[in-house]
Amino acid sequence: MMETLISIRQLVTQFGTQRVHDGLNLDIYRGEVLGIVGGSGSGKSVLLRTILGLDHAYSGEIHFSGQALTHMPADDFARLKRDWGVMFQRGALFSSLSVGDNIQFPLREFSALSAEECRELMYVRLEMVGLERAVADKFPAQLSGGMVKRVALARALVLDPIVLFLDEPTSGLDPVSAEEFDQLIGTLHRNLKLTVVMVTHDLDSLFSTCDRIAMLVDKQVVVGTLRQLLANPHPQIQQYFSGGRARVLLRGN
Ligand SMILES: Nc1ncnc2c1ncn2[C@@H]1O[C@H](COP(=O)(O)OP(=O)(O)OP(=O)(O)O)[C@@H](O)[C@H]1O
Repeated sequence: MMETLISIRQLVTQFGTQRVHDGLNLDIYRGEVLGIVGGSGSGKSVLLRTILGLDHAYSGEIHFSGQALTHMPADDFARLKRDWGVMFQRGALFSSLSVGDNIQFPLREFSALSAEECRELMYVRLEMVGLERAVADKFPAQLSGGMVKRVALARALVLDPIVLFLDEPTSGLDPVSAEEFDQLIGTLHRNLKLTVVMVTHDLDSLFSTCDRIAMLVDKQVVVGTLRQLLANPHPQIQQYFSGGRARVLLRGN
């Protein structure tokens, strides 16, 4: 029996008269890697932002580990969110801070660790994401795209989260770097027993890394394994995977 970590019930989000989600239900299980997919503008980012408490204008219920997030006092929510690691698409590293200071930033803000302990933890996280110690002294502008993603990931992991939210983690990477990044996510997921929720357009990621896929269709989600989604006759789902790439990937396995 899977344990539900995040439960979303009857979610409705709306901008003006435009409804983005309409009665959306989704359970995210502890320990799984869930991919969120869907066409452009289907509401993937808004869903992620709503779970993260960045978009407030919604109705419905969101629970995390059994606690209702809706109407949770801001202080309590802030404390709870320290168990969440977040990596947004536009890496969002501070350009004026070194890599080491970027990674230590959440520690300095939220932990009572000494400067020495923060630095040690930072080096541990650097190693975890496959970067050498010397990278700590570089600045974001001196890094490749793949390295920026790894640094952003190290920072997202620095407070030992139990769930990691990734928004298009492999976008902008060449196929080799993207595959390496997928492998890294898979390794971290296994080693740290992380729950991972990622918005992605990358079929290779979906196939290699995700246990289940939640696809936004008709302002709600259809959830299943890639195989189950491929077998779903809904025209929008069929169209999304119609490039044949998914079938090629499945056949090769
Ligand atoms: N702050 C906002 N104000 C008004 N409309 C918004 C806002 N944020 C998102 N929307 C609208 O909500 C819809 C869903 O947007 P969202 O960014 O979630 O799509 P998406 O599935 O992430 O798309 P993409 O794959 O292109 O990033 C879009 O029609 C978008 O224009």
